[in-house]
Amino acid sequence: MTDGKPALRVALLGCGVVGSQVVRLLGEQADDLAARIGAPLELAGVAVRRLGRRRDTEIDPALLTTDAEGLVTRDDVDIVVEVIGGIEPARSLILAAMSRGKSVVTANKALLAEDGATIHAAARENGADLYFEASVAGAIPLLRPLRESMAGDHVHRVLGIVNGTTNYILDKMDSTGASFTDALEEAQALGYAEADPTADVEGFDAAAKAAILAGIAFHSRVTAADVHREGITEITATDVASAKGMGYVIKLLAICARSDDGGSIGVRVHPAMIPRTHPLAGVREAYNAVFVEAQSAGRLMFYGAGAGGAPTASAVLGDIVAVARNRIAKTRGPEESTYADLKVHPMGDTITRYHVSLDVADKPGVLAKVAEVFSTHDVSIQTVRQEGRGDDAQLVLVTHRANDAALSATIEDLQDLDIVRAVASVMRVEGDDTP
Ligand SMILES: NC(=O)c1ccc[n+]([C@@H]2O[C@H](COP(=O)([O-])OP(=O)(O)OC[C@H]3O[C@@H](n4cnc5c(N)ncnc54)[C@H](O)[C@@H]3O)[C@@H](O)[C@H]2O)c1
Ligand SMILES: N[C@@H](CCO)C(=O)O
Ligand code: NA
Repeated sequence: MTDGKPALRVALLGCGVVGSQVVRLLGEQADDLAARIGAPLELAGVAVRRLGRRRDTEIDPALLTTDAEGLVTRDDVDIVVEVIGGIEPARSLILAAMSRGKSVVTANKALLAEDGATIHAAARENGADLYFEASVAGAIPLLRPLRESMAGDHVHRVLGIVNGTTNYILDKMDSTGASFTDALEEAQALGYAEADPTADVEGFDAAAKAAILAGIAFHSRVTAADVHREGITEITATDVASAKGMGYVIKLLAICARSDDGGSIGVRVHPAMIPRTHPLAGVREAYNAVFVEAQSAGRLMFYGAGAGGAPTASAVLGDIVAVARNRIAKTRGPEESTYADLKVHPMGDTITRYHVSLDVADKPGVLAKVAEVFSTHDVSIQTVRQEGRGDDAQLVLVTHRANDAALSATIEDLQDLDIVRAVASVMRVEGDDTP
C-alpha cells in the first residue's frame, strides 16, 4: 500500500505521560498508520531528561538520547513531536526544528498561549507545518474543526469546560458535599491533579486554552495575559450547596465571545453557576465539553476526554498523520489566521450576571438600602429572597445582565453598608437566556 515509499522519520521530545503513549501507538498501529499516510512512520529518536528511568512503554534504548537539540536538527528527521511542555527548552527546540523545514506537532498550550506569535511566525517563514490539536481539550477534536471545518462560518462564542482536574473537583464537591481541600486531595490521589495543582486550580491551564481557542475562533492574536482568570480555590461547600438548592451547579468555564457590537472580544476563565438543565451541567468527573456558537452552524457541542496519556496521544497521532500526509502531498496545513485583529476588551466591559449572598441584619429598611446600591450602579435585580431570620438572615439576589464593572462596583459598595455584615458569596451566572 505504501509502494515502497521511504519512511517519514519522527523525533519525539519528552517521554512522560503523553510521550510514552505516542511511542506505544506508533508501534502498535504502524501498519494502519502507514496505509493511511501512504508511507511508513519510523521513530528516529526519543529525547528524554534521564536515560535510565523506568517508562510505561518499552523503547529501544538505542533510540533514547538526552541531546534534544541534536535530535531535532538531524537531517534524517522529518517530523518533530514536542511533548515536554513549558516554555523552554520547548520553544528553542521547535524553532530549531522549523528552521530546518521539519513539521512540528505539539501539545504545549502554555507555550502557544504565551508566545504563539513566535512559533507561528517561524512556521510561516520556514514553510513548516504546525499542528497542536492536543493542546486544547486533549483527545477532543476541537482546533481542527475550528481552523478547518468552520473556516467558512462566523463564530460568535466558544464556551466550555476545558480543565478536567477542576471539573473533577467541582463535581465531587457537588455530588458528595466535600470541601475544596478534600476534593483536591481525592483528585491528586487519582492522578488527575499534580502535586503542585496551581496551574489547574488557579485557572492558568484553562486560561492558556481559552487564549488558543479565542485566537482561532476570532482570527485574532490572543495571549494568556489577555485572559481574565479566576480559579476555584475560594469556592466553599456552602457555595456549592446553595447553588444546588437553587437548581444550579458551579463549573469552571472558559468563555470567549464577541462583544455585542462585534468590535472586540472578551476572553475569560472563572467559576460560574449554570442551570442544572444546561448540557454543560451534565459534564461530570474529569471530562471536558465545549460549545461553539456560530452564525450558520448554530450550536455545536464537542465532548470527551480532555486529558490523560492515551486520549491526548490520540490527538497527537492524528496530527502526526496530518503533517505526514502533507509532506507526501508536498503541501502544508493552514497557517495561523489573525487578519481580523480584534482586541480583547477588559473584563469590566463584559456583560455578565451575578448571584450574591449577603449576611444582613433582619430589620425594616435593609432590603431597600441594598436595592438602592444596585440601582445606583444601574444594575437591575432579577430575584431576591431571604433565608433565615434575626441575626442569621441572608439576602440572596440574582441580577439581570450588566457590565461586569458595574456589578463589581455594586459589590464593593455593599461591603461598605453597615447593615451588611458580610458579602458571603459572589458568583457569576451563565448559561441561561435571562436578559
Ligand atoms: N497529560 C495530559 O493529560 C495532557 C493533556 C493535554 C496536553 N498535555 C500537554 O502535553 C505536554 C506533556 O505533558 P505530560 O503530561 O506528558 O508531561 P510529563 O511531565 O509527564 O512529561 C514531560 C516529559 O518531558 C521530559 N523532559 C523535560 N525536559 C526535557 C528535555 N529538555 N529533553 C527531553 N525531555 C524532557 C520530562 O522528563 C518528562 O518525562 C505538556 O505540554 C502538557 O501541557 C498533557
Ligand atoms: N491538567 C489538565 C490536562 C492537561 O491539559 C486538565 O486537568 O485538564
Ligand atoms: Na483537542
